[in-house]
Amino acid sequence: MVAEIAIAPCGPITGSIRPPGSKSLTNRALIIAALAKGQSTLTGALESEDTEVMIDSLRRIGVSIAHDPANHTLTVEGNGGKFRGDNTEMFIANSGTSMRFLTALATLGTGTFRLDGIARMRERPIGDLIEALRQLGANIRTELDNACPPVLVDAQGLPGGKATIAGNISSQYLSGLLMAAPYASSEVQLEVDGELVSQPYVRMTTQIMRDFGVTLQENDCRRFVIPGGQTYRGREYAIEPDASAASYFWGAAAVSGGQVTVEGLSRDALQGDVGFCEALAQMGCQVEYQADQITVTGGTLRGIHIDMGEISDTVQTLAAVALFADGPTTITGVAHNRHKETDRIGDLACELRKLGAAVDEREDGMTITPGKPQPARIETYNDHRMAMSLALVGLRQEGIVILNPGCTSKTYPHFFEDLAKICGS
Ligand SMILES: O=C(O)C1=C[C@@H](OP(=O)(O)O)[C@@H](O)[C@H](O)C1
Ligand SMILES: C=C(OP(=O)(O)O)C(=O)O
Repeated sequence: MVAEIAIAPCGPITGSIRPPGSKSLTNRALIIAALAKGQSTLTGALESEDTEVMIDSLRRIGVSIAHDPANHTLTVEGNGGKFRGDNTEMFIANSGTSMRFLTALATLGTGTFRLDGIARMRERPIGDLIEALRQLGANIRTELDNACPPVLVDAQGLPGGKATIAGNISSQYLSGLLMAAPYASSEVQLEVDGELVSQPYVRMTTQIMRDFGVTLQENDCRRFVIPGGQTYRGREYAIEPDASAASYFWGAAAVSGGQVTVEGLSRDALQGDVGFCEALAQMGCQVEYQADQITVTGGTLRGIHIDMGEISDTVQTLAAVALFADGPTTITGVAHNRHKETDRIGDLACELRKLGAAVDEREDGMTITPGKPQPARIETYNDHRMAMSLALVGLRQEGIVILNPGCTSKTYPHFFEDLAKICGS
């Protein structure tokens, strides 16, 4: 990949696109299909670094996965939870979903497993998940005793029982526990302690678990009871296009004053990030929901006040749009964004200032007061979303250069090609 990419301003963008498959659904479906009895065929799957590390790790613990890239299809032979480890290494790069879901899965097997990633992954917390798995009887610890990866698991199946889990740093801990729980020897009761961020991802988890044939009780995303000794059943499963990736194209309509249709998503999508369209509607865009597509039409943009705790992966997209609004935008409820691929509050504020905005940074968000947009060389901090979101500014402002654009390979390797196509260049 090139070291940098200059974005060419264009007029109002009109077009339609089907983004690649959802990262969150692909990685959940892979975990569940690996545990299942029988074969699963996952269609519309994402092919990117985050799914490659998941596939590679599952293969290392004995799961057979065939990949047909031309048809975006993965065929998984479930092994019923019979994983064996012998100091088995899983290298997870910087995929939060893979790290948290595979940590929980590894406790179901027998033998020893070690999960590690790149330097940033070694700074991303996992202590609350380790603590909850210990409450369920797992023998698990972090190698450096710092509540961050590498993670060491010495597994002999997961006994089960009661656990409380903190939900203020990441919902991925709870999702990982939930997906593993049906394979515990006895019933698992989970209770969320305090605030739960990113709730729509937990609802996605319980839905896909049911879709693969297990039962569980849930009470308002706070308490869960999952009978032990259950089995997922292999099946065909169609994965929705990625709604967080879609936000860049809806955002492009807003920034350029054009009209963009994203195919394969609807208001009822499993992914909460379709809620980004409502944020754009508040800012003055028109949104049309149909059975299998959502169209955003740009309009005069106004600043808004919004809690983005449920749609935190779209904060950077909204920030790019906010630069073209007629007043300040305040984003709250996303303190957990400081623990993602980079500090998505502090580092985002820094790049927005380069683009001419005044930014008042707070612990859980920021107020963005747009100024006169400026040409800028944008640092991406190895964060795919920094690259994809701030590229939108270049559709309207001359002289925007995105550094290290290859970082989009985490979830969207062909992002810049797709953006160029929809811009008609
Ligand atoms: O469960 C998931 O698939 C995800 C949950 C969210 O993380 P947090 O729960 O850490 O906010 C989100 O940011 C991430 O991209 C995917
Ligand atoms: C936060 C993200 O990913 P993850 O936590 O899965 O690494 C993301 O894709 O924006």
